[in-house]
Amino acid sequence: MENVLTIKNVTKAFGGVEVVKNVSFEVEKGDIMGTLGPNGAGKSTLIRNIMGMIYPDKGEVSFFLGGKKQRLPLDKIGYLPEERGLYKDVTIQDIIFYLAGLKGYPKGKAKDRLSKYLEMFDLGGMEKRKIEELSKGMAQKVQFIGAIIHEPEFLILDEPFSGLDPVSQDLFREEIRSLSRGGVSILLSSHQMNLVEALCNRIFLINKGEKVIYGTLDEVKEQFSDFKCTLYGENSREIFEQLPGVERVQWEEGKSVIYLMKDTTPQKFLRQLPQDLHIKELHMDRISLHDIFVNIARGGVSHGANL
Ligand SMILES: Nc1ncnc2c1ncn2[C@@H]1O[C@H](COP(=O)(O)OP(=O)(O)OP(=O)(O)O)[C@@H](O)[C@H]1O
Repeated sequence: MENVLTIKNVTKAFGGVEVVKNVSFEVEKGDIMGTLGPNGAGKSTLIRNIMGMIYPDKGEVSFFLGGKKQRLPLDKIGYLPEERGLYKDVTIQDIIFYLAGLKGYPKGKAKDRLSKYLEMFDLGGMEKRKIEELSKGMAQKVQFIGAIIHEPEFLILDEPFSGLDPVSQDLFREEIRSLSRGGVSILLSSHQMNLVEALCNRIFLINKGEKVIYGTLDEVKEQFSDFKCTLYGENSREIFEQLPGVERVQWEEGKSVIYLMKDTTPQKFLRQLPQDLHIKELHMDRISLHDIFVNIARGGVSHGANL
């Protein structure tokens, strides 16, 4: 596969504190790479380094676009920042033409693409509406259009789904998939694990500035998705905590979620349940990306797992 972005041993410190530590990863053509991590993990700092808004203290960020290594080909990159920063007193088309112009993209083509995207995002015919008249979700759609209007080859989306209702989230998801099928490489940072799980083919998980997991979603799930048993019934937390092969128990009145250790199969766990257990309902599932994330944020996975 063709590499589009290489992050090599990037370290960044603020006031002597390293908030990104020796991070390396690659994004390939057409990848949808999910960048995950708890609050303050270093995701935005990493993105700012990639975007050339700040520079790494050590290491290198290189793009390979149009067949050659480049530092930062701004005209080929689209960026949807986490902060929503559109001017208020201008029309949708003025802001989109302005953004297209910054990238050297022809106005005629931008006009056609704008009406296509407004139509797609249920904003058909709103070219002359002012930004200040838009709802949060509508403004988010316009900002997304601004990030892709110039047909970028590389797209950075920081929390793209914030403020969107489920229908609009689906529209965005479909468009992100379609851009990726068309060869656009996408770096997507989001706290919405279900959306990351549904969209990304690879993930990069950072915690306290360090790479924790990096690999394809399938590899990550295979490696980290142990089983969990959700049991509804009036049982004490201790019953489960003392069973062999149990990593941790999440307990509330009437419901226990029992996380199994890696080498504990569902059969082994179920065989050892006490006969007098109160069971109203029982599910055995693979843990989700959300659970993997929580495990890691709690320090359950060693640093630097490369899959
Ligand atoms: N300009 C700055 N000066 C000093 N410290 C900073 C600066 N920018 C970020 N930091 C610190 O770097 C660390 C990582 O912050 P960053 O914004 O990259 O995290 P994040 O993973 O994007 O978090 P969130 O999910 O909350 O947006 C934090 O401890 C933050 O306080």
